[in-house]
Amino acid sequence: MLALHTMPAAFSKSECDAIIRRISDVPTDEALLVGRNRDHNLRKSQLVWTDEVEGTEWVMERLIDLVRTANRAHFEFDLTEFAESPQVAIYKASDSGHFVWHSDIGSGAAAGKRKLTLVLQLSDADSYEGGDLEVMPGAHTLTANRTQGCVSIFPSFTLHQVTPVTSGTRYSMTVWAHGPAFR
Ligand SMILES: O=C(O)CCC(=O)C(=O)O
Ligand SMILES: [Fe+2]
Repeated sequence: MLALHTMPAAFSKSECDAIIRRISDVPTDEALLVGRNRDHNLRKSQLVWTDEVEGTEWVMERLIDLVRTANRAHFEFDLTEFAESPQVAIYKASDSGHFVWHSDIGSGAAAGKRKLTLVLQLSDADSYEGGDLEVMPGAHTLTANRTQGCVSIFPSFTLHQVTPVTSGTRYSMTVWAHGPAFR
C-alpha cells in the first residue's frame, strides 16, 4: 500500500494566497484535537472550519476531485463520504505552533471513519521555518513536500506530526475522506 502520495501544484500560488486571505478574516478556534480535547502539549495551532467560510466551496470541490483521483490510482480504499468540514490550521512561531505524533483515527462518529487524510500546503515554503509535516508509515520518517500548493495524501491511520514552527507562520488545510471500517 502506498505510504504517502504527493500531488505537486494541485493549487496555484495565487489560489493558496487567496485562501489564506479569505480565512484570515475569520475568527479562529483554539485547535481542538480529535475527540475535542484541548491539550497544548499535543497541538498548538488555531483552526478555521472552512464550511463556515463563504467563498471557499470551490476549494472543497477541488479537494474531493484530488482525493478521488489519488484513491483510484494508489489506495483503492472504500470511500463513501466527506463527513467533516475541511480545516485550515495556523501554526505560529510566536507560540511554537506544532502537532505531535498522532494518527487521525479518533473515537468520534466521523473521526472513527477517517480513511484518507489530505493536507494542502497553503504557505510559501520560504515564509516560515520549522513546521514540517512528517509521516511515519514504517521505520522511517518521510517529510512532506512543502512547496506551496502541493497536496500530500496518506492513510489516516498513519502516524504523522508537524514539527514546531520557529519563525513565521505556516498555514495548511486538511480534509478527510471517510468510509466503512478496514477489513
Ligand atoms: O498541518 C498539517 O500539516 C497536518 C495537520 C494534521 O495532522 C491534522 O489536522 O490532523
Ligand atoms: Fe493529523
